[in-house]
Amino acid sequence: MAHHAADPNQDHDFEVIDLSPFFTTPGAGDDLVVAKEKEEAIRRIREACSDSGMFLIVNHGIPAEVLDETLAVAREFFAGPDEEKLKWSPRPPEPGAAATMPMGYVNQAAMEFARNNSEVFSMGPTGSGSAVYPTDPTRFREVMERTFEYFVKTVAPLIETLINDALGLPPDLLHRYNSERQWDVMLAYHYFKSTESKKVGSFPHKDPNLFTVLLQDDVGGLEFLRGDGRWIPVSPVPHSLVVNVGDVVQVLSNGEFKSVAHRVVSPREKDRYSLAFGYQIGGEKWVEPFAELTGESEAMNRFQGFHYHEFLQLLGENYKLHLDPNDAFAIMDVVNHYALPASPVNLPAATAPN
Ligand SMILES: O=C(O)CCC(=O)C(=O)O
Ligand SMILES: [Fe+2]
Repeated sequence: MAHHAADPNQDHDFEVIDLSPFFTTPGAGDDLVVAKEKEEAIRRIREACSDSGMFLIVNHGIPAEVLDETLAVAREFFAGPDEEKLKWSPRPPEPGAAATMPMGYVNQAAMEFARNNSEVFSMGPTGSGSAVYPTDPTRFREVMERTFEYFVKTVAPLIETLINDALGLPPDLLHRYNSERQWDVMLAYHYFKSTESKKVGSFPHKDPNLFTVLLQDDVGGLEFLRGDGRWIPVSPVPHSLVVNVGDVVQVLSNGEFKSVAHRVVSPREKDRYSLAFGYQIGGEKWVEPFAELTGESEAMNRFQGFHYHEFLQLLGENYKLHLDPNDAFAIMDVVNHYALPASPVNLPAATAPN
């Protein structure tokens, strides 16, 4: 299915989009060629998002050394003794801080919800200053904050623009919609290797946010549900990032773009390390299909509107109801709670940007 992989000799079952045209200075080369390349990249992103909600990006603006060092530092931290790691367990938020995800180290084995299969260090919110980071390795904080900044300032705004344009929305609409964003989150994961008797990983889920950007190491194990209903392994592409479209984009796009179901099935040979950057929206934000895509016709809406925090609460309650990981499919489509019976036949197709 994929055509123009970063490595032309290798074919993938997913799109690998080269973002270098978006970093080209106007006038530095053939602007017409660059414009064509951009258009083609956006067309392929639209295809991937309409089918599964997942695509890979290369030449995305984060230097390869930065990515390598980030995973190396995470690996070093997770290699430490549990007593040391537990010192960095989540702390209650500081008074006055915006409600966010708990920061710090969580050994999933210790959680009620656990499958005893991974540990995670969670970072965010953006610019809160209340973060407590491990001191061993000493460069942990510096390296993680630098990567976080790349995600916040370079990668995520570009993806936001590309999704906007792939939907054929007026320029910057998604960016303006999301201008009150208060925080993002970054998670460093360590998945233990699977054994003969026990599969390790994460159960299938969709991300609730706008989108998630993943950095995975060369071990593999990530899988996504393609439009044809098959689980497709995301074989590692060096220095690429994986983009997972989330529930909010699915609703804003009136179902035009999919929130991608994905899971991790850790291989048996090796532990797996990954990093997830979640691009959020404000909790108070009202989420409903963009009128630009429904022609302001109520009848065209596939989703009724909701406040983002209500949806998160519903999601949380649903997780508690379905503690058995085999129930994953029951918790995956919580957004369908807001689905309306609009006829897809009447939906205007997302148009290509000129
Ligand atoms: O570790 C991964 O590759 C996936 C992580 C993930 O799905 C998430 O953080 O939502
Ligand atoms: Fe996820």
